[in-house]
Amino acid sequence: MNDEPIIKFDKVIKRFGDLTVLRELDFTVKKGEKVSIIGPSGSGKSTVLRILMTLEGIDGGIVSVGGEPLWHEKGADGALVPASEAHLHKMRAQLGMVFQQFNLFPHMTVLRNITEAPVKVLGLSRKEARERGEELLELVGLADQAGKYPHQLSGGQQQRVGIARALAMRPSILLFDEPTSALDPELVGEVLNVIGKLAEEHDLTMLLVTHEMRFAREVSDRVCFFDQGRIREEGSPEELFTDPSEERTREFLQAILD
Ligand SMILES: Nc1ncnc2c1ncn2[C@@H]1O[C@H](COP(=O)(O)OP(=O)(O)OP(=O)(O)O)[C@@H](O)[C@H]1O
Repeated sequence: MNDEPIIKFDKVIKRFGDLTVLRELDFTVKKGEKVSIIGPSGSGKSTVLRILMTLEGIDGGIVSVGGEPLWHEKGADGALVPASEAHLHKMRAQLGMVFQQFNLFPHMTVLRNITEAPVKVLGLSRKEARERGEELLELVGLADQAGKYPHQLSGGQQQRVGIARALAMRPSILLFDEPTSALDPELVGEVLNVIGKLAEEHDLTMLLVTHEMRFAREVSDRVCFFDQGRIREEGSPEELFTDPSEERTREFLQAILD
């Protein structure tokens, strides 16, 4: 891991109508870092991920990925101008996202769900995409399920396909939006194991919104506690979970861990 921030939110404001969801948020993630975002419902956690995926715009501040502003690009005179579609496309290509609802294509096999985007978007040959898909299925422990259809898999298996699908686009940053919250409790472990295994891969930057405190503690280099659209407190899992300095963090952890 080096010190270069790969993700940077600089005084970012996000509103939905009258509701201000991000209030001059300052937030950075270094290359290769594994960061968990925790916090109460409505504090803006998922919005951060959705902005990075350019699924939402912003109302103020600057978001940069890999040192380049996401919503703006540098014009001929070096000043920031609104981003072109081509710029947004280039920026989006660095990011993969694993959603709460896995949303696999029901009419495609597991393997096809993983290979479709690399063929269509990256222009890989079917053969290359299949080889990559098979490697990824191996990684998520589903090598023997390639020919099945999503409805033939458990929710945990479907989410593991969702992870393989995100990785198939070779992102340098992987975002997880509560990846286990749609799962029955007995299926959570297998998905967390796969994410834990990915976290051991040092090049991949991971940003994880989660309600699984034990998991945040085990896989993260850093945990950020969001409250009302800002980071109220951040630190190593050790610091944050065993000795939070803010009363709000303490209350939140107490309520959730009880
Ligand atoms: N598209 C939208 N239109 C209007 N309001 C929205 C929209 N998306 C999110 N919000 C509101 O913004 C606030 C922050 O939402 P966000 O999903 O980021 O919270 P969160 O911290 O991830 O919460 P949770 O833990 O419940 O998922 C919430 O009050 C939500 O209702």
